[in-house]
Amino acid sequence: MEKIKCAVPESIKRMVGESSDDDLASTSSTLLHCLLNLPQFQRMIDDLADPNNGLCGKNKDGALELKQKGNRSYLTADYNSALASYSQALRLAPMDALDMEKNLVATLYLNRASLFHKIGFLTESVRDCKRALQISPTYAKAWYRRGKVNADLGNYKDAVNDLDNAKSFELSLDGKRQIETELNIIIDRQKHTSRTWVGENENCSGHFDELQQSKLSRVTTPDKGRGMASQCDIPQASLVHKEEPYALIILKSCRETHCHYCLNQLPADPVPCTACTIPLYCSEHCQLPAGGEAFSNFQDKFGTEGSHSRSHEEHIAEVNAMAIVRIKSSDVHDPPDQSRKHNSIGDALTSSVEQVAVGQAIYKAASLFNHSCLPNIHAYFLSRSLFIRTTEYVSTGCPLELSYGPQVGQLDCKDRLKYLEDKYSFQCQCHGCSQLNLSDLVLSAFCCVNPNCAGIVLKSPISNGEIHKFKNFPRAPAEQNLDTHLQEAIVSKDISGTTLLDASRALGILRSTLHAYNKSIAEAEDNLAQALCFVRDLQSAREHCKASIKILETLYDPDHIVIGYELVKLASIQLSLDDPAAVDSINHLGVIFERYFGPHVDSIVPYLRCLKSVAFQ
Ligand SMILES: C[S@@+](CC[C@H](N)C(=O)[O-])C[C@H]1O[C@@H](n2cnc3c(N)ncnc32)[C@H](O)[C@@H]1O
Repeated sequence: MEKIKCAVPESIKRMVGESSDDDLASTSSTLLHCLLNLPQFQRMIDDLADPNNGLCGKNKDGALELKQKGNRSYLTADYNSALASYSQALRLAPMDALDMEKNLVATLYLNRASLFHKIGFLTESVRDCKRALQISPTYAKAWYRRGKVNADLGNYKDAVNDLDNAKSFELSLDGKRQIETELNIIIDRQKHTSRTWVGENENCSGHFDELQQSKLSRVTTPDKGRGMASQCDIPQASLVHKEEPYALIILKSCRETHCHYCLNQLPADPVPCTACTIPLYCSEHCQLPAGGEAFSNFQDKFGTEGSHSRSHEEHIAEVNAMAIVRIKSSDVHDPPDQSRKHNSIGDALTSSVEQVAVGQAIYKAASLFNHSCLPNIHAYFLSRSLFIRTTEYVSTGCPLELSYGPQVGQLDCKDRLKYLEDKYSFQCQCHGCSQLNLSDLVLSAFCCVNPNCAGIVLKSPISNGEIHKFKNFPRAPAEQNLDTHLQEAIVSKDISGTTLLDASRALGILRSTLHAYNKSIAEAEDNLAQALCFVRDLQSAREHCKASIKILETLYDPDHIVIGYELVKLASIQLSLDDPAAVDSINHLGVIFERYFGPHVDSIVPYLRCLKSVAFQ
């Protein structure tokens, strides 16, 4: 790499270094053009892509070893380990490697398909057979396996077709006879049923509802520069923008668990990149647009294709990266378990939802939306697509602004300003920061020394006196530690009676010194609720959860998404207690989630459907 850098003329390096927003695209193109003409650069690309010199991570011996390991595990019925070995072998196997005169990758897909068939993952099994057949179209065993699985799926027409193919490609007479027998059985089964095959359910499809993009216009304001505004009145929960990323990168922590193209969680039968061992995809639907080769034409092209260079016409000087997040639900007691999650939420389980980042992406048009600490639009992601929806009624001409992070209710004004200044280098000019609001007043306020006064003590000479008093409170240092202790105990899932007692005492101290709507009280209530769930004191947990929600409803708007997340927790506790109030909580959180996600709510928060099915059964 250093040698390549040295080979780039100083004039080009200087030109790129001194580029302005306006000429970055053309200077980058000049650099790329120069690199493509360097033999050292071409050699490096060839080396990286050459399966034989190992730079791409492909390793035939390693793949064969893993295949044997998978076969042994299969024979001893250790199916999890067999699945892991076959999947790992698929990552290592070079596309053109042979194993006993058969393509190794095709054989591995077939082995994994047989395993999926055995454990009842029929759709995955069909998909792996299909992958094997794309590589080796005359692979009799793959046709045979797919025929058998299709028959088990009730897809008899395709099953018969598959077995016919298997028979014609099978070389041995015994084999042909066995397939014939199987065919007759399936034809017989077909006569007794009328079920039809409904097709594969690929992981990455999304449905789009009505888009109101035409209702937006670009405006410029002296405070915030360019931004987006509504051209007409737009109802709450309307989709106003949707966009595919210009560029996207998966987070390191998600590389083994999420698809490198759509960023959805990987299915049981991921496909690896055909050229190297790093990316994993849900299916060919993601692998191909990510720049992968189709199996069917891979061998023709292998080694002969140069590097693909994308058009650098469009420049990205105006864009900012956005974190792509997913909503994840987690059971309080154990790691999430599919069957439990869907069947027995009410069975003394408590659950919460959290947002986890899975990638970073650049959306060119969306980068024109400005920030507000009181946003009126909400951005979310389905696969890699960005969606923006109004969270309230927006009248004509009103700016459409989302939150870049901090919001009213979450941090007070000074902390929001600091956050935006530190992270994005601008002084926020939104109306949440320029107009007085109750939340900013009470969020970190103290209570009055007079127990009958509900007033707010602010940072003034009086409040300074209170702060001083608070700092010198006999229990104050211990109380702060207690909250940390409780959080540590929750993380380690080791909650003793003493920890709980200490936490209750700390909450009492907070309640007697802080303003009733101070955010710290809501956090302490929420932590205590979570800890009490662990020790199965669900009645007390429910009360603390409600107390936390009451404060948050004042700090935010009662239909804010933050309340929705808290209501998931409350509803699952109420369901566990057979509390009929669960229905109201679920109805309320349904309203909130629809406000933020519209008809996509079920795809984004599948957990809501589970809660509803338990509550309304
Ligand atoms: C993603 S861009 C938004 C589009 C930008 N206004 C433009 O003209 O290209 C983010 C930048 O817009 C400006 N901006 C966005 N929201 C703002 C706000 N609430 N107050 C002040 N400036 C803001 C800041 O300069 C910020 O760095």
